[in-house]
Amino acid sequence: MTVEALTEEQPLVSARRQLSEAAQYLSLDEGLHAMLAHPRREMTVGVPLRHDGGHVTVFTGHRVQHNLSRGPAKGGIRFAPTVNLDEVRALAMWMTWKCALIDLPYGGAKGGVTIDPRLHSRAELERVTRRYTSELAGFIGPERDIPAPDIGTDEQTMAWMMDTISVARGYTVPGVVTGKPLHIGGSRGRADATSIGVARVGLAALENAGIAADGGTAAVQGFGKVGAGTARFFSEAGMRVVGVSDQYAALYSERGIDIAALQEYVGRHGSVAGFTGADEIEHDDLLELDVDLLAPCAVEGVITAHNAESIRARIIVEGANGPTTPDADLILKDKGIDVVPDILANSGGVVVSYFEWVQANQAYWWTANRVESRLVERMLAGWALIRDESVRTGRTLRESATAIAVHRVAEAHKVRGLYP
Ligand SMILES: NC(=O)C1=CN([C@@H]2O[C@H](COP(=O)(O)OP(=O)(O)OC[C@H]3O[C@@H](n4cnc5c(N)ncnc54)[C@H](OP(=O)(O)O)[C@@H]3O)[C@@H](O)[C@H]2O)C=CC1
Ligand SMILES: O=C(O)CCC(=O)C(=O)O
Repeated sequence: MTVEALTEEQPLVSARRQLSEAAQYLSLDEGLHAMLAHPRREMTVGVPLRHDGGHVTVFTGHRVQHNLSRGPAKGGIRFAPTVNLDEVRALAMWMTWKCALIDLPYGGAKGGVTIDPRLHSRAELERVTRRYTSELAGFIGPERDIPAPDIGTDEQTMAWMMDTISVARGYTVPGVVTGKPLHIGGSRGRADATSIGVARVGLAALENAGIAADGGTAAVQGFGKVGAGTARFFSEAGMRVVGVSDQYAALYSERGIDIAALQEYVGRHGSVAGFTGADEIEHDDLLELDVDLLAPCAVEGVITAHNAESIRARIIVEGANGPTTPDADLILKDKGIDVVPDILANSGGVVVSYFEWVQANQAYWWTANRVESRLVERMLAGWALIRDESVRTGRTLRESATAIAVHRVAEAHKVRGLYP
C-alpha cells in the first residue's frame, strides 16, 4: 500500500480516515480494524488493444474485492484516464459500507481501466472491455463478484462483459453483471435508480431541515448518468436547478435551467458547453452557489479544506462517491451544513442492481412500479436510520452511516470467525 505517500484529497486517505473514526467510535479490535482497512483480493491486468489503425497499446486494469463477509463482492467498473489502484481500493471499501448500510447481501468491490473512453471508437471500446473481462473471468461471477456501470461505462459495456463471460462458460450467465440492457436481463428502473435515490434522500433531508422543495434551489456537479437524472428529478419536484456542470463547462441561471432542454442538447452535442439557456460560470463557482441543495455527482475530492469554507449550500447530497474529504467534513460540520453521505445517497444504483441480480437468478422479471416502490422504500428507510442515529448520538450523518455499516461488517466477520 502506498497510502503514506498520498495527500488529503486522495480517496484512499479519505476512506481510511472514515474507517478509523468509525473503528475508534465502535472500539473495534485493532486486528479487525486492520483487516477492514485492507482489501481482501486484488487483481491488476494488462489490457492490450489493437487500435482500428492496427497499432497496439497496453492499458492497465484493476479489480479490487474489498470485502466478501456478507456475500459476493459488488461494485462498478470505471473507464477513466485517472483510474489507479489506490482509487479503486477506496471505491471498493466504500462499496462494502454502502451494501452493508442499505442491507444488501453483498461485500464491496470496484474495478477500472486507465483509459479515456472519449478517445476510442466503439469497436476499440468493445475490444478493451472483452479483453479486460477475459482477464477477470476467473475472478468474477454471480456468486463471486458482480460488476456494474460507473464513470465512463454503460449498459453496452455490461452487455459485452456478460457476453464475454457467457461465451467462456458456454451458457448465458445473466447474473454476472448488473446494469445490463433490458433485452438481456437488465432490470426495469436501473438506469434512473441512482438519480432517483439521490433525489429522494436529498428531498427528505430538505424536509427534515424545514425547507420546502417547491421553489427551493439546487446545483448539480456532473451531468452524466447520475447528475443529469438527479437534476431532472429535482426539477420535477418543483426545485429551481440554477447550476449544473460537466468537465467542459459550468452553467448558471437564476431563473432555473430547463433540464429537459439541456438533456436534449447534451444528447446532440455531448456536453453542456454552449447551451444558450444559461450563462457560463467558473467551475469552482458552481460548488459555491447559494442554494438549498448541492449535489456533487462527478468525481472524488471536489469539496476539500480549500473550498469548504466557501460552500453556501444548506444541504449537500453526495451523488458521487467520495466527493467530500474528511477535513472538509469538519469545516462543514462547524458551518452547520448537513452532508447526506455517498454510502446512502447514491446507493439507489446498487439497490436496483441487487433487484436485477435477484431477477436474473430467478429468471422472473419485476414491473417498473415494483422496482421503484421497493427502491424508494429502502432509500427512505436508510435515510431514517442514519438521521435517527445522528440525532441520538450528536454525530454527523456520515459518521452515523459509516459506524452502522462498519459495525454490520465487523459482526459478520466475528460470527464467521476471525483470523483464520
Ligand atoms: N452510475 C451509477 O449507477 C453510480 C455512480 N456513482 C458515482 O456517481 C459519480 C458519477 O458517475 P456516473 O454519472 O455514472 O458517470 P458518467 O461517466 O455517466 O458521468 C460523469 C459526469 O461527471 C462529469 N465530470 C467529471 N469530472 C468533472 C469535473 N471535474 N467537474 C464537473 N463535472 C465532471 C462528466 O463530464 P463529461 O461528460 O464532460 O465527461 C460527466 O458529466 C461517480 O462518482 C460514480 O462513482 C455512484 C453510484 C452509482
Ligand atoms: O450497481 C452496482 O452494483 C454498483 C454501482 C456503483 O459502482 C456504486 O454504487 O458506486
